[in-house]
Amino acid sequence: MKQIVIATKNKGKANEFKSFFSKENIEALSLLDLNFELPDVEETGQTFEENAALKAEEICHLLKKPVLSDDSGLVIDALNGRPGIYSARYAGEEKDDKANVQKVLEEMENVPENQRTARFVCVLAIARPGENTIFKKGFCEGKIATSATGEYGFGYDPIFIPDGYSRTMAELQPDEKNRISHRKNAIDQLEEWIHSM
Ligand SMILES: O=c1nc[nH]c2c1ncn2[C@H]1C[C@H](O)[C@@H](COP(=O)(O)OP(=O)(O)OP(=O)(O)O)O1
Ligand SMILES: [Mg+2]
Repeated sequence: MKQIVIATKNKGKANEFKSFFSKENIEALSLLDLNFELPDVEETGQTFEENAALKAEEICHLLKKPVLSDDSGLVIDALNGRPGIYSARYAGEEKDDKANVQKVLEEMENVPENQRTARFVCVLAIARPGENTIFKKGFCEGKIATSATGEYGFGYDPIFIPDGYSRTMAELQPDEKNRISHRKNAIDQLEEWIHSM
């Protein structure tokens, strides 16, 4: 079976990539699956694209083969786009999903229903030895709930209600999330590259 390395240490993301790529008969291996001591890539960029490139290019350089990365986050209009590229470390360096969700709920406490609009953003980067990095970007529009509900998914899923739904992303079955998510929308744009693998 063909394989692709995903430069992520996020188990939630890794599982979604495994599901997407298995439909193409490709095995997605995350950094959690590889028996190398790979470094934590510092996300020092100012955009999703810069951070995605940093992750894919550093791991590609070490492994000398094509590497896909995902830099993603939640962009909330009432918070001027925060947490944005800082989504993973919004409540501190420990990357605590529950603390991040709590911080957003508190900041959104007095924001009325019609001003709770937000979107998930996903930028995928594919780095290949000796070639230019490819980027694809996907979005999922929705609004921020007033409390956290649901057990599926990861990250901010318990407080994100996708447009057209009355439940949070964490209340949707994984297959349903994977039909409508920002990550799915970005992956769909990779079709041509996937078929050229
Ligand atoms: O589908 C999603 N559902 C809920 N939350 C999500 C989603 N997609 C991204 N997010 C949140 C999680 C994290 O707070 C941040 C990503 O940060 P980001 O740096 O891209 O990922 P990460 O540090 O967890 O793993 P890694 O860099 O190893 O891929 O946005
Ligand atoms: Mg990260």
